[in-house]
Amino acid sequence: MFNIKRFDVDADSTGSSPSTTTAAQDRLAKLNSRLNKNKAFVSPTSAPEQRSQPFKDHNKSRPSDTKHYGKDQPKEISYKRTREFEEARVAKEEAKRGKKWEKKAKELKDSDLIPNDVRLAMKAEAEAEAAGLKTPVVPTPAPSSLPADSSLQAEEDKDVDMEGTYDVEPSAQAIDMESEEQGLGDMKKFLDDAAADAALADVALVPLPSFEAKEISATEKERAKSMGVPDWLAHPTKIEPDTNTPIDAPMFGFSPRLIKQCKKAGIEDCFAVQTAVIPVLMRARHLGDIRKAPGDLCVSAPTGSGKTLAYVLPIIEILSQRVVTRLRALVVLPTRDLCIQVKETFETFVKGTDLKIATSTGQNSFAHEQNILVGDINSPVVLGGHSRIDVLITTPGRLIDHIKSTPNFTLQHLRFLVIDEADRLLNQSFQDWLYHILTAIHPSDRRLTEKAHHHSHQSGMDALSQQNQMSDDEKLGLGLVQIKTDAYGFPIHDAIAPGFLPSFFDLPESDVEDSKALSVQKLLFSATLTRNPAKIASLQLSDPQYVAVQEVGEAGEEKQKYTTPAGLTEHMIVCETSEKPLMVLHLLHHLQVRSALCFTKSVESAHRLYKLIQLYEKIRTNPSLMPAASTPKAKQDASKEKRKEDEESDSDSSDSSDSDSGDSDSSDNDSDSSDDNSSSSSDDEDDDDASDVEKEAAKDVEMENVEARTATPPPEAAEVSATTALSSTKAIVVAEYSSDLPKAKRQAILRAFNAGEIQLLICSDLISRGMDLSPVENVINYDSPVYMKKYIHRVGRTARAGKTGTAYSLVEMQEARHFKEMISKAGHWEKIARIKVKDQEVKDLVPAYKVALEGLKEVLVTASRSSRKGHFRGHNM
Ligand SMILES: Nc1ncnc2c1ncn2[C@@H]1O[C@H](COP(=O)(O)OP(=O)(O)OP(=O)(O)O)[C@@H](O)[C@H]1O
Repeated sequence: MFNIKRFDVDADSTGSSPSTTTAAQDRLAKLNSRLNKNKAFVSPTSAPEQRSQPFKDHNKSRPSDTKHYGKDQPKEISYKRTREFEEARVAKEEAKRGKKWEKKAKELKDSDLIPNDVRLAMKAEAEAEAAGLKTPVVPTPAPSSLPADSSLQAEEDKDVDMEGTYDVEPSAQAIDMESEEQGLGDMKKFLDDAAADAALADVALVPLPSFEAKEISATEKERAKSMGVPDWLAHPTKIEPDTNTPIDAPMFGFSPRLIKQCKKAGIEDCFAVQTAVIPVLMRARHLGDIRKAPGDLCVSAPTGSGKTLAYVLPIIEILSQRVVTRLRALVVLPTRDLCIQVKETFETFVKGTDLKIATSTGQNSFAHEQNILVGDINSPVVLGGHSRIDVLITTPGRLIDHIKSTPNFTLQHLRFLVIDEADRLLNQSFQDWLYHILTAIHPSDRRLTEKAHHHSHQSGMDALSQQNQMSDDEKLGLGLVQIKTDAYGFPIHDAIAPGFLPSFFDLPESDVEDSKALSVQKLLFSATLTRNPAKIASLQLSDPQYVAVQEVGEAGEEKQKYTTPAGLTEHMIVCETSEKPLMVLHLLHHLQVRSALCFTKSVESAHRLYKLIQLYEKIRTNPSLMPAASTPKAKQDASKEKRKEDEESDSDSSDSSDSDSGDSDSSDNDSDSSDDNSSSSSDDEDDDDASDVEKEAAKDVEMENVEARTATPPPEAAEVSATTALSSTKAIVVAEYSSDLPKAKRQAILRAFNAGEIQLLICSDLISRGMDLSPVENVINYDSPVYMKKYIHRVGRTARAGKTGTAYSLVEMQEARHFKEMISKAGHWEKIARIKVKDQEVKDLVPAYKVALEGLKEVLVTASRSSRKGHFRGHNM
């Protein structure tokens, strides 16, 4: 009973009770009477004896033993009159002097310091007013619940004062130092009212939609059992991919604000994954401090199916009811680019709330990040920590750094832990990241867990583990934990999460207070979620559910191991390794593939291909770059010369047969297209059309070198341009994207690609997962992936959000067998169409391609020479 927190329960915010006028009036009356009569809110986190015997006068002396927090000392938590209370008292006096509360309330309307009961009263008043009913008088709130001036929040933002006056949970915030006379009688009333509020909230909730879980075949069940897959994982709640639901459907319980933001962003319906996941999350809309932890969720849905919004929307909606800024949502992602992308998504939908979102990826200095996360790192450390943000989006490495080294950074208030691209992250044991997160969110198990960890990592125990194995007294002794004290030397009231209290203090057992469950809900997302029981077990999930978006066959069998987007068309081209660049040119010039992402196996491979295609395009559109020997005119001359020689030799009856077969091929080409004399693209024109990035790339020194080398002597433009079928078209703009590039350049490239200025973006697997680049119409697997998961993620960069797209995989002869096996095993072979490209089809591309290949050698040699020089210089310095 005691755990039902009235501040965390807001029936109105469900947005799903359209005609709440009567209910609102009832509740308003209830709130009014409570606010007028019941001034005593006692923190549920306080010790029982303190709740029943509040200090008579805060300024009077207190028992001298209140400073002792050691395990064997009598425990008592002291409360300071925080600045809110002080402000509240002043405000009340002002109100008494004639300044009306209503005015104050209006000023404070947007402040997040306004307590929820006052907010509720104001909301109910507005509802009653809107319904044309008599406006009830908003009561003068008790000093304890009257918020501080809204400028306080601004002050917090500016870091003017980090004295920790907001370090109480909303529910604990309302302790009233002037209400001792009310005693336990009011306590009972408070509990009843809290229960009534909770009941109201329950009424407003809409029951969970049920999805028909198709029966799993006996074989599947047997297989899962034999593999040790837990029941919940073997029996997912399945939802068919095309199950869309209007965004304002009551089952989501979204507020009008959020619905408006969604519609503004073009979201009218929730996609299948959102239809399945959002109601489950919105059902447990409390902010924490409950007896039963909300169940965890594992979600598997195809690429581009909208998994990001499936967690972003409910997190925003649930957190928007918070009063005090705390770190309540943590999103962990494998790459920096994904962090930036997810932050942008949050920012789109967070408008109209005062939630603060931040990323921590290591791209800024550590000190800068610390300041964003907790403010002044020299502020006294409080056990409840301090946060300037509500949502943190981060990569595992940087997160661990903050857990270890940022004072006041804590995960104890976490309500949501999202692990996106979960299977990728679970494969990554980097810095033992999962262990550190789980330790930071599971306080009660901490010492035990760390002991176990200590035994298994005897040699490599880190500083954090050492600290955590110390008793609080030891920590205090070493100054690792400073308890902030007031002017009297008493510890300052701290916002320790209820679930964490027992890990810091030996609190006396009480028959009123139940132990608190952790409020954190773990949410795992991926298009290829692992079902490996060991990996899943490592997450220590609580009461988990598995939701899968997938097509289900007649007999309930999964059609494919991984579901791909419905609008995706897949092809494979089997070819020789040496032919692969030519195949890319074939796709570009004969199949008109544009807006394409081309994946290679490494950064180096991406760079080489980028340079080659860039050279090819330069040569194709600028005939003067073709060496004289390969121009049609030169070839005609050579051939005339040869005929002459042959005639002469015939007359001599000699047996000479040294003709150049390469040339004869080329001659064929030349004669095929000798009428194309419209080489409209000059170098300058190319540059005009190219993006900034492309222009920059065109200035590459190596490139200039190659041009200088190949530009001898200028042949007839008309004839050279005829060497490829599309020579008169403008150069295709190609760019490379890799982790080697500086952040600013990477962002510029993505912007240019999104703006349609780059037609082919060659990249390594850095952006094969999660990245949402809307223009991608085609994916080229230049180096075919060895694992199915990688294939799924790469091809999933196209055909997103219900659109269509095409994927081409270039499969080398020697890889063909493995590729087929991999695809077949995933039940996917039928979906892939095989394309056979005949030599004849690419003939026209060959001459310029050969020249580009020669140029590439030069480029690479030059680049390697200059990098060696740089290396040498570096050593000398
Ligand atoms: N309900 C919706 N209505 C319209 N567009 C949507 C909706 N939900 C998501 N989208 C859009 O769909 C695209 C893909 O969404 P998202 O990036 O979340 O996919 P994903 O499932 O996370 O894919 P991946 O597995 O590749 O990470 C985004 O551009 C997003 O804005």
